[in-house]
Amino acid sequence: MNGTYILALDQGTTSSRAILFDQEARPVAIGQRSFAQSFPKPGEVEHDPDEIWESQLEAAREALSTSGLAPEQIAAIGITNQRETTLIWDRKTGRPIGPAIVWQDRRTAAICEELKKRGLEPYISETTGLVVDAYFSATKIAWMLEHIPGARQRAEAGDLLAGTVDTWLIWKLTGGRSHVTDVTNASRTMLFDIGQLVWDEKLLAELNIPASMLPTVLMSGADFGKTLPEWFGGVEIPIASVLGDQQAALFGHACVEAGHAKNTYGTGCFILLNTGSERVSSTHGLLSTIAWGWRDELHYALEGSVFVAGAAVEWLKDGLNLIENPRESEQLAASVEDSGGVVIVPAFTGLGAPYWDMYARGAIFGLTRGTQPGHIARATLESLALQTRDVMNAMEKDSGIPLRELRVDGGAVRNNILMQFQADILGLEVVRTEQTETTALGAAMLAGLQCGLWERDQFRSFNPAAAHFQPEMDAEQREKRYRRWQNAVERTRGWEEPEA
Ligand SMILES: Nc1ncnc2c1ncn2[C@@H]1O[C@H](COP(=O)(O)OP(=O)(O)O)[C@@H](O)[C@H]1O
Ligand SMILES: O=P(O)(O)OC[C@H](O)CO
Repeated sequence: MNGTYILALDQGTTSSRAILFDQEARPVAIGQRSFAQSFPKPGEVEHDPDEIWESQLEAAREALSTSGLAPEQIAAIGITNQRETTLIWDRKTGRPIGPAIVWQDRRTAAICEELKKRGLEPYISETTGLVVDAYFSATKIAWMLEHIPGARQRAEAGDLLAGTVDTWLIWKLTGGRSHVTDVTNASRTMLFDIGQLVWDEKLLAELNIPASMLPTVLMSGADFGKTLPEWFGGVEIPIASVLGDQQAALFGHACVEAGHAKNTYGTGCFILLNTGSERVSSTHGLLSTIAWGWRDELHYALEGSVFVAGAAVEWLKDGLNLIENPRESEQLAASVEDSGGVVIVPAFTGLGAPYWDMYARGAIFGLTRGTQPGHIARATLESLALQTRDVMNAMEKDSGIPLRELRVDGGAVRNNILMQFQADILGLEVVRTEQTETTALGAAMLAGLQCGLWERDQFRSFNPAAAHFQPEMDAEQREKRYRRWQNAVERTRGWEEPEA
């Protein structure tokens, strides 16, 4: 190892970012490029694979040039990515056979219903830790093989490769030398046996997916290959870590031991609890997934994914025109003392964990003649925290681990009203950390560990607490508010009628 900097590539749903971290894990330069979101039909979301790659490469080069560092000074690259999003490309030409199907895309709901009809739900949950849902990669691969002309034939002849975004980026970065993924990304495909750490033959057969398409699965800190010299000034840089973005955020909070939990408040909320080396199966609507793997160690996590969080704040802005930017939601909420009895359930696209109700729809309850925009803003912010409590309650029940604190990151954690209400409604301390780019930091930390730049006991000091929010609401009030929320959620369930 020559360099002392780590380059983290963070390929997210709406933008590609690259952040350079120095030897103290401080961010020294950032590059960012957003790219097009395509919605061909209701419920469909696509990305252009070439744009994913080009935006990520440009972001990396921008970070490098802003920093003034030479490529030789980079010890390793760590990759973190939007998970589940799926691509297929030609093994020889490298050309994608179609757009990437994004994690939010619902077009494969019918394939999921079919899997359920065949009675595969218990097997899928037992093997992959997941619920049967269009969210995951498996049915997206199956759909492409069925619907893209010639795809099945080419796949069966061994000419096509499939992968999540990490696999695609590594394949491009290494000039097609590595077709690999890591255990965390594999655990989101609904094809991976998270106990045996192998692709599951039965599920591949059920979905008619040739095994030859799938990447080799490595631990999250490993040798993923070296970049082609042409990408970064003639230097070959080793790729030393890969983690799905929510797992990377967990790692970036140094939640590397059992009992540590984090919540990322972005478009959605993703709450992950490290459950240690033993897998915990959920009976309360959570996912069992892999948190990280390094050398012979593997940690599992329970995950609750909430589909609409910051997106509800966006709705205040674009849907209701109550605010001009997300920051203003705090001022508007501060214009009233409390939510005035208003409860908003932002089930705009159904409900994710722990309900998994595709047919729920959003609702506003408790309106009176005195309801003002401030109450609506406050109730919207509170809905992020209340959905988080739903998930954390399920986590405690599943894991038997009493949660002590919640570490937080993501765009919406700048909102102090939201953070205080989160502590109040959980009755738990909420810890906002110093580094806001926790996802990139997590990937960098593991890359630094893998290439020998850092030791594990340094991790906590990399991302110290910046603000603590202590619960102030009394227990009776907390439970009353929460009961009212549960009541509201019940009334939104099964609202939309399933298509005949
Ligand atoms: N001060 C704020 N208060 C409430 N929500 C906010 C605030 N700032 C940003 N957000 C919300 O956070 C989200 C952006 O967070 P980010 O972590 O960048 O999301 P993502 O990675 O999912 O794109 C947006 O949905 C935005 O509405
Ligand atoms: O890119 P993000 O931050 O919206 O995260 C997306 C998740 O990985 C989807 O599971």
